[in-house]
Amino acid sequence: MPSPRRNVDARPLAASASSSSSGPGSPAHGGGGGGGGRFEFQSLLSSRAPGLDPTCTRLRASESPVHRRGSFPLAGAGPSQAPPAPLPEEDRMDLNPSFLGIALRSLLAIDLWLSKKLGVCAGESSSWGSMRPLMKLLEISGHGIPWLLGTLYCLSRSDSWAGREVLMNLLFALLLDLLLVALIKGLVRRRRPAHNQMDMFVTLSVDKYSFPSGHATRAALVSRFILNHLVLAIPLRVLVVLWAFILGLSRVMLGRHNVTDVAFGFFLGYTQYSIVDYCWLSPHNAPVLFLLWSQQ
Ligand SMILES: CC(C)=CCC/C(C)=C/COP(=O)(O)O
Repeated sequence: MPSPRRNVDARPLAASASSSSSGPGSPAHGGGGGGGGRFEFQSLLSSRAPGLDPTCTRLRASESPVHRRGSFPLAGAGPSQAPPAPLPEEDRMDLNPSFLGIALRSLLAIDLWLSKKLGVCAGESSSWGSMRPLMKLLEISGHGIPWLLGTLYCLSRSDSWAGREVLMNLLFALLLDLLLVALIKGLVRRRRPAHNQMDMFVTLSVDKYSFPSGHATRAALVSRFILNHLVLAIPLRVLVVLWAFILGLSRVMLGRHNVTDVAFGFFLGYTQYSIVDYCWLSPHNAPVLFLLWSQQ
């Protein structure tokens, strides 16, 4: 005489062999009492391959270790126990958020939390509010306008071809930076932190967005440019790197940016220098530009 356990275990196999139209709540689909692992497996199949043939789904499920493990709870269930109703599609999807989704959401949460903590100069009444004027001075030191005007002025005063070449490329780098940052800000449209006061010196319309930080890109780009093209004593080189780093940090302290805006800004600025270096303008590859400038 077969034991009750073997009787119950045979049911899903018989059902899957004889019926091709059983629903998601049927034992053949893992809807038997307590089959949580099976529902999860089912939702993986339904969310990843919505058009999958039901017969194929069942066959795959029966091959999986999850399916085999899921049949054990049935052993304890009596033949009269009704299977639970299938979950709505949206709920089943929620059971399986992707690893990347969870990682991104966690990173964003940490970013917001850390940025708020570091925003100690965001207002006059903030804990480091008295440092705000100093931070705003740093802000101007990395602003696009002084760098553009300064480069144009030096170009107009330069009397050597070598100097002109370096300055021409710095001008190209600054313009490329403005363009790329405006493009990414316009595409990503991440709002500035809620605790930011929008009291910045001369902004463009895209500067209401925060990703990436334009000051951080400029700091990384310009400091890499200077370190590669100016002969400086070691203490001055250290100072250039420090300036870039503190300028980036000050963006978060002022409440202008989240940490990820600045981190990506540094990365982008560093990469931009590689582009400038690759496309280096010289009297050989851009003679018209240099001739035009020398006639000014
Ligand atoms: C008007 C010009 C020529 C440049 C704008 C410079 C500026 C205001 C950039 C924004 O920087 P953050 O993204 O770091 O706030």
